[in-house]
Amino acid sequence: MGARQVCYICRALRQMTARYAPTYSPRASTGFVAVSLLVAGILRRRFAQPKQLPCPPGPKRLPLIGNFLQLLSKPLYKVSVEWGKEYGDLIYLESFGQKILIINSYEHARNLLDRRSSIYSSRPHTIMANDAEDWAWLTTFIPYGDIFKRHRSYQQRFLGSYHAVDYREIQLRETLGLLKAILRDPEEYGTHVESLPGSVILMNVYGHKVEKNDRYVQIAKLGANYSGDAEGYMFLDVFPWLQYLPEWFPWVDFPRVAREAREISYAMRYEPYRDAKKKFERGDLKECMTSVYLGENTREDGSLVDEDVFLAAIGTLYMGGVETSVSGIMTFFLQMLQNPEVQRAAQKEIDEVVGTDRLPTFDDIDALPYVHGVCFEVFRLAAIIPLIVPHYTTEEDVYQGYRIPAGTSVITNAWAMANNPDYFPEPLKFRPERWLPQSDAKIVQGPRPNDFIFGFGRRACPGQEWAERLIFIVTASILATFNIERAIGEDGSPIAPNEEYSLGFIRQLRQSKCKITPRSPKAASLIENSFQ
Ligand code: HEM
Repeated sequence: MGARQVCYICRALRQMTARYAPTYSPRASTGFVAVSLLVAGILRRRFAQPKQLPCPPGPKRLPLIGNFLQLLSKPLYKVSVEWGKEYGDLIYLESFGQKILIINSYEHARNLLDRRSSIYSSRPHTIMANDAEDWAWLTTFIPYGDIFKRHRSYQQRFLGSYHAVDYREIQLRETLGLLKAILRDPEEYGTHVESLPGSVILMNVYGHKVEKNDRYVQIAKLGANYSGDAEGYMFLDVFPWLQYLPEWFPWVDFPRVAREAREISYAMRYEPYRDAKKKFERGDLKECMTSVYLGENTREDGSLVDEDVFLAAIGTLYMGGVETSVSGIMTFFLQMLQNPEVQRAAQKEIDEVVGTDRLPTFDDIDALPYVHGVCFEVFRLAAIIPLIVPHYTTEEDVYQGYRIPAGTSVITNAWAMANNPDYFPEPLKFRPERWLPQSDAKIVQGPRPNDFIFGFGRRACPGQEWAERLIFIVTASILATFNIERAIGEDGSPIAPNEEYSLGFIRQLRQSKCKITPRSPKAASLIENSFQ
């Protein structure tokens, strides 16, 4: 029944009302009119609109705030798995009218974010992150479009191949620096690990040599925390005028948080770049992304082409590179403490393939499948960014009988995928043999962790290969040279390692109290005598 038919029914009801009203009492006629209008209203509502498909199911919403309070549940990635048991792998929520879709399964994520990437590749604009904290310059926050594509092409040039600047060389050199630092001061292994990815990326991007307590490493860590936590202030998107509240206003913290974040954002965007530019002008900048783009983009009159875009594109790499891989390497240490038999098996493979006269290199990757399996399991159990940065739909979509409205923030739950027992039987177990080519196919029925922890579609992480290589070389080099064991407490029993990940945007893990010793005097001298 269409809209025209409904109008016809209404008209008929009106005519009936008009015809019979004079013969009835005023009270009866009022009642009749009311009933008629009610019936007409119901019919209109039922048939006048073209029938809309439902959005996917999700937890019950409260008036106005919707699921706001449920979205504050910590950790949301675990709560979403519980919701998934009731509603399925697509969970639809609303917070103050904002539409949110959480995807728990790899298949749905591939179908939507990869295969329909033309409408799932933008990013939501949020008042706290984009405006109040001023992160809009980062690639991660830029909506799909021309500027975004230019960012990605500036980044791809360096991350997609080694020809522009060979980052593998820098990764090898800094990994050796890490081995030396651990040999010297094993108890502080966490501090050494924390500065490693920053050392590589800052050298790649700005030709900057990281020092102890390096300012640029510190500000990138702060930046990752502020920008990651900004989504907790979603209510500002509904009441945008609140962003102008002064800092002295009681009961609210966001004006102060926003100011601190703005200062960090400005420092990250300009400080390392301007220092590198000064060095370039003096002629003493090492070869790096900045030196290449400054060289290529300078006009004859000294002005620069596209400076704002390339400095922001490479600045995002600096931020993306500092914090994320740390969590992976710390997970490796934890897993070695918990799985001594895995450590021994990986060391055996290295001894057979690499020997004990040299350190592993990138050329060994294919010959070390078990170590490769260790890296896969590290990525899987670390689930470094458990809830992947939201994608944003630019058009309405229909999928498996559900309507996904335009303007929906789509969040994939990498943690749910990593811990799905249908993909990975006994998912909490660290089992590198899942990934051995000749292993029983039943052990793994799902995707490789590297296919989902780095995101999806046109927004997938451009630093994936960079990070995979870094984790491989660090893992293989440490296994080749050190034994990682539980420390013994004063009561004579082994000390349990720290397994508590932080609850922020990036799952961070602090170091455990443990014993790290060179595997042999030869391993120690290999480290000491290798040229960094
Ligand atoms: C283990 C380490 C890393 C993990 C787990 C990781 C994960 C991610 C994820 C999940 C996203 C969002 C993808 C999406 O929206 O679908 C992302 C975006 C991004 N990552 Fe990474 N990343 C890592 C390392 C790096 C490194 C080393 C760099 C730089 C060299 C980097 C640069 C970026 C950039 C620039 C984006 C924004 C992409 C965009 O919005 O289009 N990441 N990363």
